[in-house]
Amino acid sequence: MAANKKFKLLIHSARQLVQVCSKGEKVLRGVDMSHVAILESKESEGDTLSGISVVVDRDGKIADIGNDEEIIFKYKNEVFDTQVDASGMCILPGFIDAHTHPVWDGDRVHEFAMKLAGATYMEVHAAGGGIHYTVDHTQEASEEKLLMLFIQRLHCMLQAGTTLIEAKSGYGLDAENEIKLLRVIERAKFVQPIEISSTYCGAHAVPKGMTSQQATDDIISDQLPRIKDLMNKGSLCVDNIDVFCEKGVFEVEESKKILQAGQLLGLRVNFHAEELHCIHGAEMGAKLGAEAISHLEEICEAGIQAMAKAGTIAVILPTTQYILRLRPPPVRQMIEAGIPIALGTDFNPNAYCLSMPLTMHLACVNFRMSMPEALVASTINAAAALGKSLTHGSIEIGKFADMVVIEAPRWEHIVYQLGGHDQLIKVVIKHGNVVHKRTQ
Ligand SMILES: N=CN[C@@H](CCC(=O)O)C(=O)O
Ligand SMILES: [Zn+2]
Repeated sequence: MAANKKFKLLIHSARQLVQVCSKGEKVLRGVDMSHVAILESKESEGDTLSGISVVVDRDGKIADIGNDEEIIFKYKNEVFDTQVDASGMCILPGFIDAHTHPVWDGDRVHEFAMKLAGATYMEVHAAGGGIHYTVDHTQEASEEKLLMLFIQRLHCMLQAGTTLIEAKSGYGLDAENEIKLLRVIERAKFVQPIEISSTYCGAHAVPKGMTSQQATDDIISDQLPRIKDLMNKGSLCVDNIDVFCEKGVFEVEESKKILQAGQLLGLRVNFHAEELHCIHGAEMGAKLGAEAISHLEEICEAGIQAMAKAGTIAVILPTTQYILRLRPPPVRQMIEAGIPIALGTDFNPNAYCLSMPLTMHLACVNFRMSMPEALVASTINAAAALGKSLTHGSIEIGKFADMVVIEAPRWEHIVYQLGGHDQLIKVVIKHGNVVHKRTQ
């Protein structure tokens, strides 16, 4: 009875359904980060387990959640396009990667060796390597090549359970090349399933031959107006503005000017600060009403208090701290102060990691986050960092059906099994469509 098909998907028989939150919470802070809402299967008659079911409507939204018997009874006359048998498995929200630099050519495997031998990030950068090396190769690369590379990376992210990312430009550094990268992000939205929140990061490094003041002027008077023009014409949709606010890159006053210019164009403020030095970018961001600030390894107490008061989300990047052997960001103090924590892979040529399960693992071991805190930071709080927690980041009726089904008896295996997500993730669902299925 095809005409009767009101529903896209039924997943049934799950052992655990990890909703993360269940009361429409938009963000979780403090102790609320340490509990995730879970529906567990129950023993029914005899030895059989009554699992958990999720029903997805034609718009790709969650229509219903309940135990199998309840759902079978309520929907006995309905037909579903697809059914997924999740017997013995756990369902989690799709992971949200709140910070990535995914559009570039020119990897830096040679610099990894230099860093292992003792060179610091800023030494490599000041010698013309680092971001500059990738900028040279990215400027040379065609839009088609960059799109192809980006799609391959998105495919790997999807297999690791990611269904929504923040994606930055930032390896173009002039108007033409930054727009090329933003166009690549725009085109990728339509040819693969991962949703993308697009970030203009023209202030990622000071271009060779320019001062930071000249680069700031170029961004404000040339790059941003051209981007706005393309947004007005409908050919680009950019959501956020970012700056690498760091000693020797863009100082606090320059960063502030750029971020304010972006705010005037309606962009959300979401930027890098206090990674290598405490220059009080966090306080500046809090004053601007930044939605999110990333890194924060060197944040001071005043910065923590300012972010907590402003409600700014801290986007923590465990891979970068690990690779560069930086001081761990004070995540426990931030949680205690009431700052909502989100996590991101920070995928870039310095930190080549596309996996949120690995990111969660590092956050737990190195920053002393609990597994529920890491999951909250990779789902509802990451959605909040992108302004999307009304529709994403938890498994609740009315939200988009973005889900990961893992072949394990408890959800914590996705964090515990270091690097094992390929074997664990059975199915990835985006807007109710099965977009990845492990075949063996
Ligand atoms: N710190 C600035 N930006 C990136 C690194 C970019 C690169 O090294 O290519 C980050 O967030 O880690
Ligand atoms: Zn970054």
